[in-house]
Order: sequence, then C-alpha cells, then structure tokens
Amino acid sequence: MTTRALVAMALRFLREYVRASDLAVAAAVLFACSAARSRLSSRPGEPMLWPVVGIIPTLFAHLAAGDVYDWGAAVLLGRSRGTFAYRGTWGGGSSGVVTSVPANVEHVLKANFDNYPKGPYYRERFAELLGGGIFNADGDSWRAQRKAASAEMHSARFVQFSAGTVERLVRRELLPLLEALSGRGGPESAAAAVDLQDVLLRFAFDNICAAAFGVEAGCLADGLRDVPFARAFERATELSLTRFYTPPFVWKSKRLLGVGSERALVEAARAVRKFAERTVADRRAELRKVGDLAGRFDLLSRLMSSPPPAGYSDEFLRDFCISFILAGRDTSSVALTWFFWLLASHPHVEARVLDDVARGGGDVSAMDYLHAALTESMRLYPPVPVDFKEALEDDVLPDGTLVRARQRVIYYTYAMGRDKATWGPDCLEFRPERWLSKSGAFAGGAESPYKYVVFNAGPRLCVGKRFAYTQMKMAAAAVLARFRVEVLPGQERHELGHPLPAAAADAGGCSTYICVWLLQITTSWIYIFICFFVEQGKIEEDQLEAPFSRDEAQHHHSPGKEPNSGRKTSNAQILI
Ligand code: HEM
Repeated sequence: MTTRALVAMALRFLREYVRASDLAVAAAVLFACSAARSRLSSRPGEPMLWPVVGIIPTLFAHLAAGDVYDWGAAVLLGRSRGTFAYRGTWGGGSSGVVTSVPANVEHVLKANFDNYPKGPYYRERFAELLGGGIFNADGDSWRAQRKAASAEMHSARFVQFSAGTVERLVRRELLPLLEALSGRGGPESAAAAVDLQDVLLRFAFDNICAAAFGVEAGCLADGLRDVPFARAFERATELSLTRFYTPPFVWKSKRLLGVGSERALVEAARAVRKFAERTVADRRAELRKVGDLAGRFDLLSRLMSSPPPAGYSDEFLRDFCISFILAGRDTSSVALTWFFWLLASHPHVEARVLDDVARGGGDVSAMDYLHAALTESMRLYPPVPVDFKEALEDDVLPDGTLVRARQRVIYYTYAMGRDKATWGPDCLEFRPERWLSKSGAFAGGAESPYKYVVFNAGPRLCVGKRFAYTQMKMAAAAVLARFRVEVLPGQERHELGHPLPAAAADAGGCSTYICVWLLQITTSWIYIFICFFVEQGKIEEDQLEAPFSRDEAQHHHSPGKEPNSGRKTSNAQILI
C-alpha cells in the first residue's frame, strides 16, 4: 500500500468516525496523564517538563518576568542540588542536563574533553555566519585554528600592537565621542544621557576589527554613524541566536523555503562574508604588490605571512576572522557595561578603582584593583551566562547524572558565580577584595579554574582573555579618569546585556512572543503538510482540503512578523 493511499484512508476514517470533541477530550486526558507522570518522575525542585513542549512554558514565564537567570540559579543552587534534566519541544528540540557543579564542568571541559565537542547542534545554528571558524569548529580543524590563534595572540608583537591599537582608539575616538555626547565638549557643560552600552559595543567592534583584520570599522567615528558591516554583523548574530530558541522544524522549514528570518539571516551573513572576503582579497593583493606584510601585525596579516606548510586558504582566513569578531565584540562590551553599572552603586569601590588608576600612571598591567573589580563584576554578571557542549557518547557526570549521546550539558556560569559553597556567605556582594592577596596583588580568587568559567576553562579557554582584559582596563581607566558615570532611573538590571530577555522584550513582551511562536509552529506544520503533498503532486482534490494557499502561508511568515525584527541589542542608558 502506498503512502498516498494510507493518508487517504486515515483522512477518511477521521472524517467518518471521529468527532472533534472526542479528539479534544482524548488529547486533554493524554496531556494530563503525561504531565502527571513527568511531575512524579522528576526530583523535587526540578522544573516541570510539560508534554510536547517540555521546559519551554516555564522558560517563557521567567523570560516574561525578567528573571530567567535568577530563576535558573535559584533552581540549581536550591533543591535540585546543582543539576537538573531538561527537554525542549518535540520535533528536534534540545535535551540534556543543566549543571552548576564545578566537578561536572571540569569533567566536560577537561577530563572527558573529547566526548564533549561543540557539536552539530551549535554548528548548525551558526553555520551561515561562522562557517568553519574556530568558534564553530571541532576536531582537527579546531586544533589547527587554536594553534595558530594561540601562537599569534600570545606573541610579544601582537600584544604590543593590540595595546597600541586600543590606546589610540580610546584616546582618538572613544573619549572625544563621549565628550561630545555628554555635552562636556560644548559651551554648556550640562551632562547629557548617553547610551553607554551602544558606545561600548561600537568601541569593542572597532577594536576587534583592527586586531583581527587590520581595518578601521569606523563605528565610533563621526558620531554614532551607521556602519553597514557592523549592522549586518549584528543582524546575523541576532538571527543565528534566534535559532536556539525557535523549534527546529520551524526555522528549518523557513530556511528550506527561504522566507522570513531565515532569508534575512542568509542576506546578513552574505554581507558579512563579502566584507571579509574583500578584505582578504585586498590583503593578498597588497602582499603580491609589496612582497611582504612585515609592517602589519593584525591576525589576518600574520596568518597570511605564515611560512609554508601553513598556507591558509582564503576561506579559512575569512572564517577565522569572523569568529574573532563574534567572540570579541559583545563579550567585552557587555562586561564593561555591567562594570560601570555596578560601580555607580558602589562608590567605595569606585574610589578604590580611581586610586588604583591614578597610581598606575597609565600602565594598566599595574592596576590590580581594577583587574579585581572587573573580574568580580563578571563573576556576578558573566557576559556568557550559560554555555553548553554536546555529548558524543553516553556518559556519567561526577555527580552521578547520566548524559545520553547527542544530549547537551549546559553549564550555568551565572549560577556558579553565585554559589555560596564556592564564594562564601557574601557571594551576592560586589567585593573585588576577594580577588586580592594581603599585599593587594591580584591573586586569582577561586582555587580551581572550573569554579570561575567566565572565560571557559580547559583546552577551549578563551584565547582572547588577555586581550580582553587589556582593552577593558584601558577603556575603564580612561573613562573613569574623566567622567562620573551615573545610572539613569529605570535602568533595571534585567534590561542589560543578556540576549534572551532582550529578544523577548523586543517582541513586545513575552505573551506576544509566545503567540508569534505558536503561530510559527502552526503555520510551519501547515507548510510542511502542503509541501509534502505538492511534491507528491498526485493527491486528489477531495482528499486534502488545504486551509490556505501556499502564497497565503508565506504571507503568515512575512518578515515584519518575526519576533526579532528590527531588534537592537538591549540598551543601558547611563548618565555621564
Ligand atoms: C570579557 C570578554 C570575554 C569573555 C567573557 C569571553 C568568554 C569566552 C568564552 C566563555 C569562550 C568559550 C566559548 C565556548 O567554547 O563555547 C570563549 C572562547 C573564545 N574567545 Fe572569548 N571572551 C571574551 C573576549 C574575547 C576577545 C576580546 C576575543 C578576541 C580577541 C576572544 C576570542 C575567543 C575565541 C577565538 C574563542 C574560541 C576559543 C576556542 O574555541 O578554542 N574572546 N570566550
């Protein structure tokens, strides 16, 4: 019997013998039984895993309340004792465990490193933007890129070059722009409100473009001007992140049909790649013309100048540089924003930072208190609040939790930084002193790197950590030496930084988001249904009553209806 005949039979049976009300009752009973079973089989304190939609409703409820990170931390550090299982939607949603137990994190990031790559789940979601770049790579490709990146970034000439680049950017672009925006440069010296997060994002973007490509992106030049490459990068990043919280059959069917957010992603990623390809081509031309790139110290030029057998392809160089921009842009700017935000409500810490800056006399490597204050700020507000790896094979974590092959282990950096067991009873206080020795030197704080995984740990430790500290310290020292930063009333904590709440907020609140999401699910199933039969092309008219035509279905996915359309990274208006 063919598939066509089977479908026809099933439809006829449904039409003749089953009433809609019977179906609704059966579905409700099934749902209730399944929900009860799930509740009874979970450990006390663990989040509810609903039939069909898993943890999603709970997650959205906390997104709506603006406390998703605090909620996760409370669950982990409370009755679930550091680890709980989760499941997303049916139809390809993610599943696995969430943990804040340092021993589990050490196991995943170091002891059993080979079993926990980034994996296809991550790679697939960032494929358009990152291609095979280091951030998205595993195995031999990752190893080759990691080796090249470490060698270059830790070389004396890169450290010197990048410090000079930041210094120039701060002096020539960042400070004059802040002067102009805050009104201090003008005749009236009244302070004005400045969107400091936007300015810092631009600063980090310009800086990483200079370090990775050796190009001036110009986001800080001429006021807050629009830079197409930066805009495309922002858009491509946002749309790639959208895939992490959209059911896979939704975004994959949109990708297949080239509509909505998926079409926008392809276009934005293409613009980013074009820019990177042009830069690589120009540098190759320069190399051919001049004979060497000895006067250039950015990563692209250094890699291009590598002696054989390295001989990196243009595609490798393009993806490598794009990964660096992604890795270095939001992280540092979000970290700095939280830092200024915390200082504004801790004047005694600000006074000690200012003292440290004055005594450092321009040498940021001597500013240990500033280093400690930034480290402490990232403990409470890590720029990457959750991260994950994917298991290749079944495994058991040190706390006894079973992880199945293809499941994910999400490690919750935000909760780990607020764990009493690691940081003591004052774990929620902003206290940079916890990172200092008796002599006032920076002393590391946690005894294990797996208790503070803000920069990751183990073989995939952030390769830009040193660069990031230099850039953050230079910017913070220069800004604090000239400006007093105050937070405008109403700049709530959850409005800053982290991507998930911001995305929901942009959709006009969580209830709107849920509606859009449900609409997407419904229309996508209808899409798939229609496409299946259109492809078969043989089914008789009376056997399938399509609720609306393909054109109409596409209309339901118009770009304007996307939850993320027109979204800008969340703002922190800070009065300078
Ligand atoms: C405060 C600033 C930063 C923080 C908190 C941070 C954090 C992280 C984290 C958590 C990872 C691990 C990602 C994962 O494996 O899932 C990572 C990786 C990475 N970071 Fe950073 N990062 C920062 C700044 C930078 C900067 C400025 C650069 C570039 C100059 C950079 C380059 C990289 C690269 C290339 C990787 C990939 C390393 C690998 O996979 O081997 N990061 N970073």
